[in-house]
Parts: sequence; structure tokens; C-alpha cells
Amino acid sequence: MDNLSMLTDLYEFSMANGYRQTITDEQGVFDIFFRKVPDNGSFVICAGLQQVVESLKDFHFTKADVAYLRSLKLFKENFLDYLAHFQFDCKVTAIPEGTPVFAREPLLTIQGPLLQTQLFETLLLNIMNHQSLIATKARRITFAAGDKPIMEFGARRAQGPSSATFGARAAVIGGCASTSNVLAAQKFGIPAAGTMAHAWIEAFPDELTAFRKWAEVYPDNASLLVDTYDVLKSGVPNAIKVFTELKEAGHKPVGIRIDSGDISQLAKGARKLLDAAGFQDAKITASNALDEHVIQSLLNEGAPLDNFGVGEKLITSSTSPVLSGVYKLAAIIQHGDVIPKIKVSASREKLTLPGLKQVYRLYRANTHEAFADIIALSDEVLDHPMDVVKANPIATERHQSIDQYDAKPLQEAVMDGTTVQADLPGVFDIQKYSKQMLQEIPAATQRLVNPDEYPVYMTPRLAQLQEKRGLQEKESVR
Ligand SMILES: Nc1ncnc2c1ncn2[C@@H]1O[C@H](COP(=O)(O)OP(=O)(O)OP(=O)(O)O)[C@@H](O)[C@H]1O
Ligand SMILES: O=P(O)(O)OC[C@H]1O[C@H](OP(=O)(O)OP(=O)(O)O)[C@H](O)[C@@H]1O
Ligand SMILES: O=C(O)c1cccnc1
Repeated sequence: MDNLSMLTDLYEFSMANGYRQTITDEQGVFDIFFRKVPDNGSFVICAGLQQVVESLKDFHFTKADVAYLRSLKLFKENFLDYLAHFQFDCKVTAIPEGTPVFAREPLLTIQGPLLQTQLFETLLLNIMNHQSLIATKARRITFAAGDKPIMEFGARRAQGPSSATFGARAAVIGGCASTSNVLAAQKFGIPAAGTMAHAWIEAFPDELTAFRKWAEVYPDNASLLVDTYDVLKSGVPNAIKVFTELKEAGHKPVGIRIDSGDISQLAKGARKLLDAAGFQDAKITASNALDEHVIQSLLNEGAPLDNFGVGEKLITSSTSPVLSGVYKLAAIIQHGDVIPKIKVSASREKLTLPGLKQVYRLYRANTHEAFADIIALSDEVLDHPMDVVKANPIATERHQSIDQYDAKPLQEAVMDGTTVQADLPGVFDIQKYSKQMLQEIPAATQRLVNPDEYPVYMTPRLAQLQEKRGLQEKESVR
């Protein structure tokens, strides 16, 4: 990661400078969470922690950064000096990447000097909102594709270079098998994959010559794009001619890609022709503005497709392009005393969760079947049975009783100062872990349309604290 310490909103510097002049001893505790799941889904796949850790570990300001900030004529010298000698001194706990998470759960909590914790808001949200959004979209798309591999093809349509590269990382966390983005492949150890563009076909006098020349250069990697002129009349018959020549020379053709038209009809026609010519093993890849709904529809129609290349709809999460994760102050620690903090705004839905907290996944006793999550204060022991309250302040039927469960804490220690305490696994290990975690949550919460709600509760103590602190803040403005 580049040094991104200056990638923040001006107001973070303004507040941090202000804290330096006013309340210098306080520690801040901030939580990252979201309230709404993209695409009306029920869960988000948490992603971005590795880049959060890398950027915090290396958080510093160069001489040029400090000179620039000085030139704004907003900040005191004691603050600029603090930045010039910045030493990261916070503790970070977080839910591991790949975990399916739900609204209002603290995905990441950071505790440390208030000035420092304030400064990280914009950068941490930028990283986690982006990667979690794309990992979640990728999970929807790979869910629709079942066991058929998805190649991530989005670099050309991503919103800028870094969205392309970190988006490809997130796409793999969400289940994609490979990427066409060579930088992402190199950086994160993802298989680099791809076929050819229409330009290759157009560059030669005719399609057959173009296919032959490709096969000469890549005899063992002949995946031919068959839709430049006419898939069934020209593309597939020409591909079969070249595949036959390759076979005679002892090579195994890979397959074809269809990138336009009615993919289902074309794939069915192509499959017949390929099979009749003895190329039952040749794979059919589809691309062209695919998303989870088009893929599901193609497979429901029985389209004989083996792979999908998915670009713009995945890399931009175009049908739901924002994950509105927020970074909220949960407590101030003053001389060792924890003072829980809450935001009470006009909309009850935006009520925050005060205090130092932990999230638990609740399993039916002695099984791997998760049925709910619960947010507790971090010093609490969970009761059996327990009267719990939905974390969503505007949910109906908020009160429930739960019993006979096993609880697994989700947040784990990640950083203590610049010491990294958590494992930061490679992307495919994260993908594997993510799949295991998804198997544990009910199938009905994972369907693409109108998924069941997965309950997220608070313990009675946390609910009481939220109510009490909320009322206190309301009283204070009377
Ligand atoms: N059988 C099908 N069922 C559902 N959707 C399909 C089917 N075949 C193709 N699609 C999708 O329909 C959309 C429009 O396809 P169409 O071929 O009209 O695209 P286009 O972008 O106009 O074509 P081109 O790429 O040649 O410009 C694409 O998202 C494509 O993936
Ligand atoms: O549609 P996506 O999911 O983003 O997948 C990637 C697209 O990128 C290429 O298109 P190209 O840039 O050549 O444009 P065109 O095929 O639309 O003409 C490729 O042929 C796919 O259609
Ligand atoms: O390799 C491909 O086929 C490819 C890569 C990027 C975008 N479209 C297609």
C-alpha cells in the first residue's frame, strides 16, 4: 500500500488539531459498522482488513505533508509537530476478512489517543466500504454461478486503478477464481486468466486465419472468441476447424467464449456443434454485462456454460454501488474510566451502540448451525437463558428469549501499536474460510431475492445502556 495518511477529509485534521489543544489525555473508541446491506441482501462479506493493517502500520507524515498542512494556516505548530513525529499507538480488534456480517455489528474497533483514532475515520471507511461492497457483490455472483468458476474481468470499467486492483482482491474473497487484472494477480497471488479480444480477430484478413494464428502461438491455451461475425455460422465452425488441427498435432483445445447475443441459445447451439465434432471437453465461457440475475437466468434456462467472465457489474457493484459503513464514537476513556458515548439523531434508526463491545455468533448447541448474532459489552458473560433485544432500533418484535446455544466471539485482536497480532491470510484462504462461515448461516438468508432476515440481538445490559445513554442525551438538550 502507498502511504495514504493524507487521504482523509479535512475535518479529521481540524478535529485532531482541536483535540491537541483541548482534551489531550482522552482515549477514543470507534466502531465501524453498516446499517443497510447492498442489493437488499441480508449479509455483507467483510473485507479490507489487510490493507487497513498495512496502512495503519505505516501511518506517517512526510516533511512535504507537514509543510502542506502548515500552508493551510489552520493548525497549531504543536499539532504539526505531533504529526511529524507520529507514532501509531492504538489497539485494533476486528472480525476476520471473509466473515458474513450483519447490520449494526462492529466489524472493526479501534482504541487509542482520541486524536489518532479520529484521523483514521476516512481512510478506514474508504478501504473497508469498498472491499466489503465488492466481496459481497462477488459472493452474490458466485452464488448464482454455483460451482462454475468466475473470472473477474472488470479492470477497464472500475472506478480508477485502485478500485480495479483492490476490487479484484475483494472479488476473490467473494468467491471468484481468477482475474484478468495482471497487477492484482501479481500483488495478491491470484491466477491471471483471460482469452482474447475482438481486435485479434479483426486484425487478420478473416476469422479462420485469426484462430489459426492464435493456435500457432498458444497451442495449449486456445480459448477462441467466436462472436465477432456470427457465432453459429462462422465462429464455432471455424473454431472446430482449428481445434481439429490442434488435436491432430497432439494438443487439447480449451474452448470458446461467447460475448454477445442470446447467450443461452448460442451456447446450446455451440455445444451441439462442438459435441458432434468430438470436442465434448471444450469449455464454453460467457461474458457481456453479466451479473447474478443474468447468470441465474442463463443457468435456469439450461445454458451449457462452464465459466463466466464478469466485469463491470461486479467491479462497480453497479446495481447497488454503495456500502454506507460508518465510523462512530462508542466510548471515551478518561484516566482509565470508560465513558460510553452515543449518537442520538432525529432518526431512531441511527441510534448507535455505546461502550466497548464484542459480537458473538450463536449456534444451536453442539452444532455448526448459526441462528443469530448478539452484540454484548466486552466484559459480559452471556446468560442461559437470556432475554435479548434486536439491535435494529426500529425492528418489530424486538424482544426474544434465547437458550441452549453455543457462542463464538467474532472480533479478534489485530494490532497493538505497530505489532500485528492477527493472522493475515492469503486471499484464497480467506475465500475458503468465508465459504465455511457461509455454510453455517441459514440458506434462506442467502438467497438473492427477498432473503430471510438473520437476527442480530443485543444483550439486556447493552440494550439498557443504549436506552439510558440515549435518554440522558435527550434530557440534556431539554
Ligand atoms: N438468454 C439470456 N437470458 C438473459 N439474459 C441474457 C441472455 N443472453 C444474453 N443476456 C444478457 O442480456 C444483456 C444484453 O445482451 P445484448 O446481446 O443485447 O447485449 P449488447 O450489450 O447489446 O450486445 P453487444 O455486446 O453486442 O453490444 C447482457 O447483459 C447479456 O449478458
Ligand atoms: O461486460 P463485462 O462484464 O464488463 O465483461 C468484460 C467485457 O469487456 C470486454 O468488452 P469490451 O471492452 O471489448 O467491449 P464490448 O464487448 O462491449 O464491445 C469483454 O468482451 C466483455 O464484454
Ligand atoms: O480475457 C478476456 O477474455 C477479457 C478480459 C477483460 C475483459 N474482457 C475479456
